Amino acid sequence: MSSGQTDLRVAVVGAGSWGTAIAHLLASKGLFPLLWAYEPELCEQIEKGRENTIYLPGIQLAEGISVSNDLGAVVADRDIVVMVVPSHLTRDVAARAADHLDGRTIVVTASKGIENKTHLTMTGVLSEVLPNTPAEKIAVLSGPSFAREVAANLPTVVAVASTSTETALFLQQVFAAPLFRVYTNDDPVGVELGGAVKNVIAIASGVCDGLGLGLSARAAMITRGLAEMRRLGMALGANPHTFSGLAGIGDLILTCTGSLSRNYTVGKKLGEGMTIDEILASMRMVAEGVKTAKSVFNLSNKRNVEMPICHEVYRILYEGLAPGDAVLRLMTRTLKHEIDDEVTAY
Ligand SMILES: NC(=O)c1ccc[n+]([C@@H]2O[C@H](COP(=O)([O-])OP(=O)(O)OC[C@H]3O[C@@H](n4cnc5c(N)ncnc54)[C@H](O)[C@@H]3O)[C@@H](O)[C@H]2O)c1
Ligand SMILES: O=P(O)(O)OC[C@H](O)CO
Repeated sequence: MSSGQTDLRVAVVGAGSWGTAIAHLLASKGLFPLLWAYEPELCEQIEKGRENTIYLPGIQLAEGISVSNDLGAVVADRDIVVMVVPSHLTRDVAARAADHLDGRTIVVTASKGIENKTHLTMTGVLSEVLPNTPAEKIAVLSGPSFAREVAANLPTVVAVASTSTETALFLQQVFAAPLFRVYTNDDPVGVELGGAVKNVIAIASGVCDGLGLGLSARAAMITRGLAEMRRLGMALGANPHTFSGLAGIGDLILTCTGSLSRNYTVGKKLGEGMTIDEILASMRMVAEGVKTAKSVFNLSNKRNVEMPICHEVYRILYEGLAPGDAVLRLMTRTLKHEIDDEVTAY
């Protein structure tokens, strides 16, 4: 990192597992990030104990991180603000931060979800609620990255996307570290749709494993899940090649196979017979696929995009369909040709 970069003023909004891991990554690079925690008790704990015992226990955090519960003070006068609260909270938290941001600040979302009411991805939400922030100063960081692995300095490779090449290149330098490799991408919507839809497919993949359906079924879920993700992306103007990248297939593989995934775990427990209410009551962390399944169901119906796996996940979560019946419904659909026309166009 150049000496100029160590002077960068960065805020990370959200001290969940991913926000904490990102702050730790930046502090390990020599920056002094301010971290906003929703829970006041986390501030002192992280400042004094150098550990986030709620969301990232067991990781000794870098000294350079300062934590506060005062959102305005954390985001004011920053070069970069990284938004990492769960996606359904992004609108409210960003709106509260809006008045403290000026047009200079780059705002990066690292959250993965599609809003229920508006069907917007997080860059869309930020564009709506941050009037002082121009479109070219909005970006997304996404890709296969478990917070615990990044915090443990295990090799991780992600993408940073913005409609502005300058912004993407700048952020690439800011986040890149010897074991944290960052690719640029100019398709924020595709990158975000990959990160959001993979969470729904990961629930389906967990259901397969919870039901004990075998590795072939899981591989099929990933492959056909990718087709659904790409179909929705193309309907919404994303670059189909994005879904062959880190934020597409990369994150899909990780989340559908990694036992660290909260979304996969929710699906596995559903397959094992727990109800969604029981599962959610037992976890403090967010499994974004639960809410995003509803957005994807409604959005795909509105745009006439065929997404049968996502629809069955929705029915399991919101209509009480038995996971085994959902699998049977998928397997007995009309037989089809594998590659659809839209995809072969590329
Ligand atoms: N954890 C990961 O490995 C990982 C990796 C990549 C992306 N993400 C994404 O990052 C985003 C944040 O997830 P996470 O894993 O860091 O969170 P988490 O599940 O670890 O923690 C929950 C977060 O929600 C916050 N919160 C709870 N109620 C709140 C409220 N009323 N207002 C504001 N904040 C509130 C908590 O303070 C905490 O920051 C998600 O979109 C997730 O998909 C997570
Ligand atoms: O634990 P999950 O399922 O929220 O997945 C975390 C990250 O998104 C993986 O890239």
